[in-house]
Amino acid sequence: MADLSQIRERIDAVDSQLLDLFSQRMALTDEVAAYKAGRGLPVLDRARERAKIAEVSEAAPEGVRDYAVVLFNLLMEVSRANQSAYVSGNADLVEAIERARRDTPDLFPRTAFVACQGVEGAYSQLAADKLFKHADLSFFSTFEGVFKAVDQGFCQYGVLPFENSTAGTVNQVYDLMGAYDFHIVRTVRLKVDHNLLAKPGCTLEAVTDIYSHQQAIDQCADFLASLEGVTVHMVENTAVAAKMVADGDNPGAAALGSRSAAEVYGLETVRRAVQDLGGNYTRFACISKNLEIYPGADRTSLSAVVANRPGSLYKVLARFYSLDINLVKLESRPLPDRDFDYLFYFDVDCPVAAPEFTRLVGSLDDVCEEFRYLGSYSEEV
Ligand SMILES: O=C(O)C(=O)C[C@]1(C(=O)O)C=C[C@@H](O)C=C1
Repeated sequence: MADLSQIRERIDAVDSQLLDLFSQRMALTDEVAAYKAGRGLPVLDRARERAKIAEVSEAAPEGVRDYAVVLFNLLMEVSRANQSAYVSGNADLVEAIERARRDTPDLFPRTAFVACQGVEGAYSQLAADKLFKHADLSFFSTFEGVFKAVDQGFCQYGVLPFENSTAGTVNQVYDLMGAYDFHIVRTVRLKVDHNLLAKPGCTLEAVTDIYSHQQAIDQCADFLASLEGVTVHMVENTAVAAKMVADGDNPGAAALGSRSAAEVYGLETVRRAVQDLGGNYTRFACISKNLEIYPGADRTSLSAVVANRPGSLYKVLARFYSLDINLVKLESRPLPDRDFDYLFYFDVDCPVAAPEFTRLVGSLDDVCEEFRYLGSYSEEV
């Protein structure tokens, strides 16, 4: 039997032929691209791809049939990525993005009408204060209220939490993203300390009821489990919880919330930073109805529905890979009224000025059933 180095030499010889053939194939796809660009034809030709895969599947020896199909799908994938440099699809979107880059001012607004969920003292308010120097805030009791306020032009911007480093994704916000038209114009990361807040004079031992938002309750699970004889109540927002404690007449009531909520509602901090993990961060998105792309935007959010069959999500991921674009977040939410079809959310790292960005947005239609561009932005940390 040949030893490993001899087998590898033969593999190297085959690889060198493969590389040569691959380069020839890619050069031919350049010719196809020039042909298509001249005639306004799309890069993707599903019928040709289907026929090619059927032919490969027929011709391949049985032992490598499935692998050959994967390989030829990948070859056509990189061929399409290559062609997208010459033939940009989705011209309207590419143009809208270029227009937004031209028309958006250099500086993020210092002041604006901003919608937040909750009441004064909510973490969304702290996020808005970090984003804008002087935000003119309107509070809405639900996340949907924030989306509506932006959609109907009542507020220019809305600030919404979408991810926490301990409790994970805010599903409610992601589900509303699928239902409203909006753009993400910036994100902000906020260190969140949950404090146990109660009326002046109340001690930890005297606490009987704790109110807070589900996410804060999740993030303080260990602390809450360590307390005996305390009932935990879920309310729509941490600041709402603080207000309830302040306005109510239960001397054993306490809230998990921010120090600014304590200040706003005249409460005292019974225990500081009671979240399970010291480094607890929440990310907030600043949304607007108009597409605004500020200088320095290096992250993009997209959503897509892909076919419910093998390989369809892989094809989207392969598109990122073939353009050397890093995927930083992937989220999936079931689509309402569909039998477990999913809406996928992708956040990718890619400066909006990079040529591969235009190639990406110009070519994603090929690999998705539906695709939405949610915006390009930078994150304030
Ligand atoms: O034949 C074409 O039209 C091509 O663009 C080439 C090619 C391929 O790589 O084989 C790539 C993309 C099309 O979807 C179909 C086939």
